Amino acid sequence: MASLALSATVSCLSQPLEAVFGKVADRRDGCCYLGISSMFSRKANSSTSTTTRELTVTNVASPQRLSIVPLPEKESVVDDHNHQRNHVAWTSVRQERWEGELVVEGEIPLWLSGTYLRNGPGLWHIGDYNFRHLFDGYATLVRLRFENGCLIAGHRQIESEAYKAAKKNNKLCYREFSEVPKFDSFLSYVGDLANLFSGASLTDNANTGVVKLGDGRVVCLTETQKGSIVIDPDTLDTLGKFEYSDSLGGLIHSAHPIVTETEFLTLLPDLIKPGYLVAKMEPGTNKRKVIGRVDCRSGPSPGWVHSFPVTEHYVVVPEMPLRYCAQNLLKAEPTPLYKFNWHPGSKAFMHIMCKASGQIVASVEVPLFVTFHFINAYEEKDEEGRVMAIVADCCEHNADTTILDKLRLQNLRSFNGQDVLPDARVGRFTIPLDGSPFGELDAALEPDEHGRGMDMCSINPAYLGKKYRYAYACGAQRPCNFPNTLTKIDLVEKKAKNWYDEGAVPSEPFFVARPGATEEDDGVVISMISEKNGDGYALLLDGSTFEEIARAKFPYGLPYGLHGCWVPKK
Ligand SMILES: CC(=O)/C=C/C=C(C)/C=C/C1=C(C)CCCC1(C)C
Ligand SMILES: CC(/C=C/C=O)=C\C=C\C=O
Ligand SMILES: [Fe+2]
Repeated sequence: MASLALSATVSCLSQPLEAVFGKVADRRDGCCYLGISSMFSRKANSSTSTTTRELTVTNVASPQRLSIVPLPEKESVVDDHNHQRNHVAWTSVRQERWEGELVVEGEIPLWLSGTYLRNGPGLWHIGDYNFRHLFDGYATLVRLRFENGCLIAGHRQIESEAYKAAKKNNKLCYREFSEVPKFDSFLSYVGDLANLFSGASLTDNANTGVVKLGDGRVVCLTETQKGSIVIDPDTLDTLGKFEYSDSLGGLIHSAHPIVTETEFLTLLPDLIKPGYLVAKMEPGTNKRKVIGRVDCRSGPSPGWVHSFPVTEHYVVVPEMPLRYCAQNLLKAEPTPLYKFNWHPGSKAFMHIMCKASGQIVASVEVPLFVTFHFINAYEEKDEEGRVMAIVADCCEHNADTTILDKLRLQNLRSFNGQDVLPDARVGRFTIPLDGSPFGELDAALEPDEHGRGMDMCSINPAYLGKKYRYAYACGAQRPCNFPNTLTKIDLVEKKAKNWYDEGAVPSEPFFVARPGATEEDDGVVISMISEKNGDGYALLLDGSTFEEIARAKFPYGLPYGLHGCWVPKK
């Protein structure tokens, strides 16, 4: 395991103290006080050349331009049974927004200039009502702005209709991942079903990811199309809905489109005539155009497509036997697999569509699989440069759907030292393009290399769709109930380097390449850590050595978050 060596305490705080550290205190008068004096006590290491300024300010008043809005207090941060605090990763954020400069320990490379945004479900209750599932929480956007070796951080709740309505009415008003609003009467239930078909009752809680489009707009996303929300990456303001101006219809889409400077590709599952539309959208437009369609090979409905991979010339459309389930969509109470169902008899397939023509060039049966996240894919060529196969890698849960249940908040909050995280691996699909009917699925490396935990991945974006060597993800140091390491996977050497901080929950390691880099792993990896003592910090690892290069403590504990993006400084 990599060491946690700390080298320096660096602060670039400008005067006056416009950026303010907000310590959320246990006050019930609707205010939070700000106190920083005792929070950053580690001293600079004199062997480093960075400048250090101690913070001396206490009880700083909230600056005018920030309204710090406390969220409803929740007694349930204390566990009913053993009166221990829940891990901060699974505890609702305590205030609507915050912004301030963080003291940096170590050194942020000067080339790292821009904003890292991370989205995720950070508020899991409304009034006295606790949500069930990790994916139900209202979206909390966290921001790390890096400039000249300094770090300004902040977070803000996304002002979705679902979030605003819940706050106003003090109750759940839209259907979330597992939560359904309570109905006062049978009539209102029937009304809600009608709204389900029109999409009106579905959530727009954009809590899954955040992407920067080629035209610069920054959009937060979830699995419902209406949950595409444009935000300002500097202020974290919610600017409004991202309205798709086409007539493709449908209510849901893949939560992870493929987004580059020039490309936006998405998958729209068709629940009526089971299949998927593959669509693209040009930068500067809101109009998706269909590239092609894949009909499902089997099953009553399409498989869940949380994400999908692409190569340089092809879109890979996975058909997972964990399929959307119309009956479960209609139910008011959650089922074991929520809106999905496991259909092993329907088999699993991978389809390859040509980006340029929309033609399906391969459609093969593969071993059963369960994945949320594809890592990358590429074209395997022979000596003459002919594409022989498509290789597609994913975080694969050994064809076991129990991971969905393990992500229930009750399970996440009740860790008692037992090793309950189901095994996962880097699943590597090999999909032949020679007309063979079957593809292969194997572990790309021995899963013990990363503790048999595997999810929340990123790569160097310059290698998207290309042959690549390194993936960054969360693995496991067992016993655990959730992926608790950051791991760098070397797919050539079939080795992993792991970072671990006892009791901490790290979020997706996000790779940012050094401008001008020629090596694939020349860059930094950003993650945000929720600590077992209730604190939280931003962490920077060297992309190559995977050693810590800097960390910066937040003045409050961080709730877990899902996916991020990088917005370079203009
Ligand atoms: C946070 C995350 O990774 C996934 C969130 C998924 C959501 C919010 C799914 C919502 C859905 C509905 C509210 C009804 C229709 C089906 C489905 C897309 C699963
Ligand atoms: C956090 C997660 C899976 C962890 C499994 O080990 C999945 C998140 C999915 C949505 O983005
Ligand atoms: Fe995801």
